[in-house]
Amino acid sequence: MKRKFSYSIGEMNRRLLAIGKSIRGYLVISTLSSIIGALAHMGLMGFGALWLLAAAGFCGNFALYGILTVGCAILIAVSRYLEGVFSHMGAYGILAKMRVQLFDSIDRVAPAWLIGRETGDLMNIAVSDIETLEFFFAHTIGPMFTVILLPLTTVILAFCVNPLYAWVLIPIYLMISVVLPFSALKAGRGIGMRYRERLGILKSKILESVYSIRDIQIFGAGERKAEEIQRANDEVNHASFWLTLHRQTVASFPNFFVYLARILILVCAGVLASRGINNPVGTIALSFAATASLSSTFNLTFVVTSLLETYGAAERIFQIEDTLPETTEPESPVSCGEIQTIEFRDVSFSYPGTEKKILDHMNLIIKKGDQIGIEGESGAGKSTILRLLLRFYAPSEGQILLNGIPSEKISFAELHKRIAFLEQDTYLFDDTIAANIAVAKPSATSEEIRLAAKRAGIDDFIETLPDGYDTDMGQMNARLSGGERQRIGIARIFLRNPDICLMDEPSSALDALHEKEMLHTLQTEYADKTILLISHRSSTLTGCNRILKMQDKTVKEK
Ligand SMILES: Nc1ncnc2c1ncn2[C@@H]1O[C@H](COP(=O)(O)OP(=O)(O)OP(=O)(O)O)[C@@H](O)[C@H]1O
Repeated sequence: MKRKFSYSIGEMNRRLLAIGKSIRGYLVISTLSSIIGALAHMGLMGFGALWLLAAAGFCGNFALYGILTVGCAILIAVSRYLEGVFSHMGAYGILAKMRVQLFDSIDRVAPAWLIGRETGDLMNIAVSDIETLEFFFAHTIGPMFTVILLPLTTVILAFCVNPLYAWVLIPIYLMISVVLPFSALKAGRGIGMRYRERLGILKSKILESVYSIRDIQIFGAGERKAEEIQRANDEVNHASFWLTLHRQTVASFPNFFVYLARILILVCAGVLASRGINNPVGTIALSFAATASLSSTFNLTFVVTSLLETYGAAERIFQIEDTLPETTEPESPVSCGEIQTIEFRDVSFSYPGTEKKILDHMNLIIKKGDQIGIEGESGAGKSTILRLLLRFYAPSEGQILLNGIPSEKISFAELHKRIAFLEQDTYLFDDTIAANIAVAKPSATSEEIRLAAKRAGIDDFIETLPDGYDTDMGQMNARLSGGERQRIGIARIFLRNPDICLMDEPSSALDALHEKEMLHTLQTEYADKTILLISHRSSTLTGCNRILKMQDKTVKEK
């Protein structure tokens, strides 16, 4: 199957190397160590052979070759140690940086981009794909240099012994260090990418099953879910089978050329001897050195096959980094001040990549203090109005004006300061209750947090918890009721004190009594603020002074 890739290998290498610039020092030391280690390996074999020959009386300098052989052995040990330490220190440093960068990229394109995306796959990219890049930074750059240096050294040595050896070795090196690795990479890219994608799907299914375990049990869907996971597992196994097959095939090929090189050196020695040119010492030393250099060089093919997964992972990360956000920060933002009016002027909208119009020439004016309820059939476009107001998306036609200023001219920071959004469920972080409320205002004092909790009607409940405001939500999260979680969300809003509060089905998780309480809290504590409230329940909207109905892709006053 032919696959299309978003980036060429060259492009990906350039980007990865650009990312690696910040750990240049580590990479230089680890690469130098790798080169010295590989050269020392060649030296060990070559000088070792000469040492043996000197011991047998074929050549002189027994002591010198002995010292050189032992020196090379020490150098191998030291350089391998340094290579391992510095390459990993650098690689782990860069991975930490990439995690932050990926979060920034997601932050830039979210929330529009996140709508409809698999959380598990995203987590796989953020955790596992990034870890896979460790291989590039820790195990690739050294071998790339070795693959040029070792053949070059051996070919020069071969020329010194006899040019015939060099002409025989050059095609073998070209085969092992150029033709085989590049063919392996070309043939295996799709396999690597497929493996990473399928792994993402599998992790996503597992995560989804964990999240929805309650519904799975209630509806007896365990068997079906297990089958789904098994199917995703089979797909991963299938992809990993091809990856293993590819890896084994390309790892075996270079072996053949290493043996061929040894045979050809012997053939050359025979041909030269038949012409009366005898250099047994040079031939044996070259044969050993060439074997050492070839075994280091053929490592490259193995490195390349391991890179298949790395490139698959890098492609998925770069795709996120290169995703353009639906809406961007204005170049010269204009401050709108406290929001007095909001106007939807002739707004039409279709979701990106779709034809279907959700809003069609919608007009609406909202004034400060309006408490507006929006109702309408499911899928009519109620939430879309809020998403446009929050600038998750931009209208396809028309404009949204805040105090007469087009919303695209207002910075996201100001927009988010002035407009708060409360959804069906409030996400609680693994931190204390106080910190969870203070998410809305990190500089808030404990008095401010307490006051916000009191206004939201959750203070009494918090005081009953073992550590009060310091109670850790990590352990308590599942024990809080929908209403308690929602009240923490409301406390956040009070703390932030926005001009407008948008609510999308805020009470759908609450029973009638708690819903009434929550709405009463909002409508009394927030009487002077603008509220836009979406709900299917007419009881939820009773306190609103304006009720709008979504109909025919627009809103109509009821
Ligand atoms: N990201 C998206 N891409 C494409 N279509 C979308 C997207 N999000 C929503 N839609 C579609 O847009 C339409 C309006 O969705 P919206 O969520 O605004 O409806 P709603 O009135 O709030 O529905 P509900 O009451 O069920 O929450 C629906 O048909 C929905 O399937």
